[in-house]
Amino acid sequence: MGKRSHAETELRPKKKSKADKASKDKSSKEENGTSDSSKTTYTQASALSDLPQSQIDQFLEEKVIKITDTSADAPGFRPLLSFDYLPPCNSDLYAPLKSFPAPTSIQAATWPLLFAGRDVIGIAETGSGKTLAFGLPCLKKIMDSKKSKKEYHPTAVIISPTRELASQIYDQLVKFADVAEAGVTCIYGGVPKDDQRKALKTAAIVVATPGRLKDLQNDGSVDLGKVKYLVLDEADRMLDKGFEQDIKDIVAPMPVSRRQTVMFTATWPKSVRDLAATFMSSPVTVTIGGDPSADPRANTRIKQDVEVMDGRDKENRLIQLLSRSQKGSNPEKVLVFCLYKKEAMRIERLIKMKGFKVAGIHGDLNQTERFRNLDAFKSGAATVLVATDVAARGLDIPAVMLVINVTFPLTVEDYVHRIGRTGRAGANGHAITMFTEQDKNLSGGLINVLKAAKQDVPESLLKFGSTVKKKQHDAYGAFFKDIGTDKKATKITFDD
Ligand SMILES: Nc1ncnc2c1ncn2[C@@H]1O[C@H](COP(=O)(O)OP(=O)(O)OP(=O)(O)O)[C@@H](O)[C@H]1O
Repeated sequence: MGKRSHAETELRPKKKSKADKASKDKSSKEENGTSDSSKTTYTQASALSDLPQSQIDQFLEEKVIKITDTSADAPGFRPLLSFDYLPPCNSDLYAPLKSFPAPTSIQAATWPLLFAGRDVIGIAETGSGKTLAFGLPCLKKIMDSKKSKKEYHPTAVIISPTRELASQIYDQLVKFADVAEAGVTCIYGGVPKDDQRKALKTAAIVVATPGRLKDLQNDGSVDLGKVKYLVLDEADRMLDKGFEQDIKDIVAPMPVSRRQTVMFTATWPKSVRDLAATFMSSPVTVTIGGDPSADPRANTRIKQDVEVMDGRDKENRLIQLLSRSQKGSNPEKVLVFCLYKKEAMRIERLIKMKGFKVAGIHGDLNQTERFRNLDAFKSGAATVLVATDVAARGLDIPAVMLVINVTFPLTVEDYVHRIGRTGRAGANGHAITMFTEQDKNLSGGLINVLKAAKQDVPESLLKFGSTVKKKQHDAYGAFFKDIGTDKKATKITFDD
């Protein structure tokens, strides 16, 4: 972990801050009927304003929350320490939150800013509740804008890199959407377009993968000109070379001045930050758990073991690990990552041959198979899932006890996301990574990730060297490799 000091909190919300004054001004305008109700307003709860500053400071320090606001008139909103401090809402929008004890750190720190209409970059560990961090303000914004006469479709667009993740975000939002009377739809490739076209006519919120959304935009099935809330989930992935142009095309009809732009991720490499700035207007950056300029940070509740080995020993070791975790009447859920589709298929066959209940997910399967196999793993019908990096980001699968990396990913950011499929929502997790000499150019980055999470660094890994190689924007995120195991071909395909 980075140094946990008070100094990390650059924006220290003050008691009775400018925020209180600003929100009071806004509320008096509303009372006078001069405010456009479709505009976002945020009034900090008076009970939150009344808390002693020491309690706020302690929260920010304990949770290692850093808020960097570069705008000249930065309002000092206090983090929402409890759901009780959420802004008032006419209906029961917040009811589904009852299953949670309190907002997570990223929710507590970003919600006031998002309710207030600010552009936000939110960086927090895997499994820390980022979906609702951007999702709840989105729903509230839609509800509030309903008070205005005109309703536009869509008003909010949430873009995600994979179909499964888009579908999962949709599932989370739908729980709130009835109350918000906000139609939500999910748009992704690999399935027919007609139903999607129909749904787009009434949906206020569109969750989408970029390729299909762009297709439907190009053929006139959707007009994004009235979008007021744009989210890039897994933002560093959305800004890498594979998606950059799609994103630029999608946002072209929604000027930055008329939309709120929100980016969330667990990893925020320097290579994407300048590009991110071009999509945003005076964004506030909220980081949980340490300096965003440092190496990517893994969730500290995940025990990370790295085993340096000869590539030829991988399969035996994998079967040994699975035999241990799959024995008995209650086998553990294990996610096995490979880098290449062909490799994933081979490993899946091997695991099946050994008699384990296994399913696979990778880009060569059709969408029905991908969803079916993921569901089998979620339900426990399969207790081992072999995946490529299509499953590395965002997927929230309950009770994954162990992640095994058979082949190291192309970047340490991908490593952090892969292992983040375990240890979610406050649980502990375990990751075992097979590392060979072929992966040595990533040893420095991996060593830093291990050290930052206070994990043991094996001597055998140290011997590959601890220098971190500079990342190229082009190389970052080349994650779906449509090639065999020889690591030579480089055809890259992304989800649409
Ligand atoms: N306030 C909360 N308290 C406890 N659990 C929560 C809270 N908010 C969300 N969760 C749960 O935490 C889990 C992880 O949330 P989510 O999938 O949003 O994580 P994430 O930060 O987006 O992870 P990733 O970086 O891997 O995409 C989900 O099962 C979600 O329901």
